[in-house]
Amino acid sequence: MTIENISSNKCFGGWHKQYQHQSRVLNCAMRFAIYLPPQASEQKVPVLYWLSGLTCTDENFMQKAGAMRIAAELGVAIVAPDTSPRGGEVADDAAYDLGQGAGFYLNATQAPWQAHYQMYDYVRDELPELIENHFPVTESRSLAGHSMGGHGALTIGLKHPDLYRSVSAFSPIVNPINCPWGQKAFTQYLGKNRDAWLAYDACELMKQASCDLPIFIDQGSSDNFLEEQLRPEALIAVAKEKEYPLILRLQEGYDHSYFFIATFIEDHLRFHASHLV
Ligand SMILES: N[C@@H](CCC(=O)N[C@@H](CSC=O)C(=O)NCC(=O)O)C(=O)O
Repeated sequence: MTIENISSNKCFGGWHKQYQHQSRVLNCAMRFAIYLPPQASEQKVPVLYWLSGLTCTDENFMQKAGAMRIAAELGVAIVAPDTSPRGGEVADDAAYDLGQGAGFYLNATQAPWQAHYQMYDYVRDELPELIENHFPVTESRSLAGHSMGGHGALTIGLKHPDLYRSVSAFSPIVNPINCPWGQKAFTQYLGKNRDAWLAYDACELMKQASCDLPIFIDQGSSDNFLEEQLRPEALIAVAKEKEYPLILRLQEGYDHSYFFIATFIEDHLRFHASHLV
């Protein structure tokens, strides 16, 4: 498995780097970014995997969230993959919420998507294997994300509490089977049978969970997607019913943007660092 370095920038004593590689799971070239804190030059460090939202690439989080100063202090690496397979041979759609840039962190079963849209397996298996083979990191992993990426972090984490120490999310799509973004994407990627959708819905997965994987969510009260797409009250209800130890903060006046993420990313990094021991 070879990886090609695209960029390297020193940042807070560590390094931000971008790489491209041929993904066996996605069957196309794929990009990711990694921040290696200064501690990584001396010892292996734990890793936070960040999953971005609709329309994003590996760059949005790294350039806008302001995470690297605290990651450098805490000695945590951050890995941000692209949000879907990409390229001329990869199926796409003109809409921003389907196709390239909108992989929804699932394994598509329907044509024409299933040939490349296998982001669930990519994030769970191929990416950590590649990161752990090429960089000075431990097998101690946590998962975080925003919006569509928050959905990815919650669903992958809830299904694999053995693989992750903690999960956090900003403005996640917690109940995609009951919102327009999720229903549109799941119909295309998974087909019309809603039974197949349940495996990718955080509310449904929390109902079945027998783990107590630490989960921390921040949601802005002025998010323009709050009522139609995000519906955090659905996850709060499941957590209450299950007595699941969910921490969910409603942040007054904040919207869906990276200004919100930049404001609270330090809390999320410290939360993960406390579990990444
Ligand atoms: N262009 C769309 C909205 C796209 C958008 O808001 N994307 C968010 C994630 S939304 C959920 O997954 C994002 O992170 N954008 C990138 C950024 O750098 O802000 C529209 O017109 O509604």
